[in-house]
Amino acid sequence: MHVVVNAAQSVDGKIATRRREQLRISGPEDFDRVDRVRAAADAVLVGVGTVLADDPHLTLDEEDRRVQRLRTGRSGDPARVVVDSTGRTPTDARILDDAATTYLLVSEATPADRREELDAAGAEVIVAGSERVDLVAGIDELAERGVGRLMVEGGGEVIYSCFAAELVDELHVYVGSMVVGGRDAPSLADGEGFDESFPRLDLVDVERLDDGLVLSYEVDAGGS
Ligand SMILES: NC(=O)C1=CN([C@@H]2O[C@H](COP(=O)(O)OP(=O)(O)OC[C@H]3O[C@@H](n4cnc5c(N)ncnc54)[C@H](OP(=O)(O)O)[C@@H]3O)[C@@H](O)[C@H]2O)C=CC1
Ligand SMILES: Nc1nc(O)c(N)c(N[C@@H]2O[C@H](COP(=O)(O)O)[C@@H](O)[C@H]2O)n1
Repeated sequence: MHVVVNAAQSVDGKIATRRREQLRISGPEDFDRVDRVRAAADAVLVGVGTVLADDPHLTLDEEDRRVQRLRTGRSGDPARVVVDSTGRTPTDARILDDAATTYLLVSEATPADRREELDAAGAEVIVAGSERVDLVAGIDELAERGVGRLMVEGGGEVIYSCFAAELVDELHVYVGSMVVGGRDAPSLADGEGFDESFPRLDLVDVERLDDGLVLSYEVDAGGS
């Protein structure tokens, strides 16, 4: 599985406000780049924190890209994936509409009746992990369903867990020219934080878009 993480952050590393409200950090040029990255992916993954905060749709904006995917025998939109241990995704979330397949990675902590409700609401529910979603096991399940390239769009908890599990191959960060502040505002990588074996990155590209920069990295195996 090839895993590409993409996010937009302020210069002080925040991806949303201290109230965990969605923030427009990038602009139209970057949203077009994000649409291109989505179009190249088999699936786009977010955590349930992002679903609850943003109610994202995670489909393609550009019809041409959808047509191009269909021409090459793929689904029009990439599949959508939510990492959600206890099935907190609302049954009326936009991500559960019929615009694309949606996989819900849950753990055994999600009661059977809740799994049935989510299934009835349009999700394909996959159990991976006992208390919390086991990302490695979940990604193996996605691979079995034909996902070879996965885009991770956030938020900070899920991005951290992807790095901690050494799943990330590429990181693309849009750095918007703004300061958000707030010790509780989500950042690009939250979670517990690393004490050692910090993931090390190779900077492979820098691009100026809108009034910010896109930094593109490949992830070094090993860390230090
Ligand atoms: N600027 C940007 O590019 C983006 C910004 N955002 C912002 O990020 C914020 C949401 O981020 P955040 O609160 O960190 O939430 P996340 O979207 O990262 O979701 C985190 C939740 O996922 C569930 N989860 C299940 N298994 C795991 C696992 N193995 N590792 C990590 N999480 C797991 C947990 O809930 P449970 O225990 O219930 O399973 C956890 O609380 C919002 O404010 C949103 O606006 C989001 C995306 C992009
Ligand atoms: N790339 C980017 N730039 C920003 O400025 C952002 N606020 C975000 N946020 C994430 O994009 C997702 C929205 O998806 P839909 O448009 O609903 O498909 C959502 O997850 C935001 O958190 N990204």
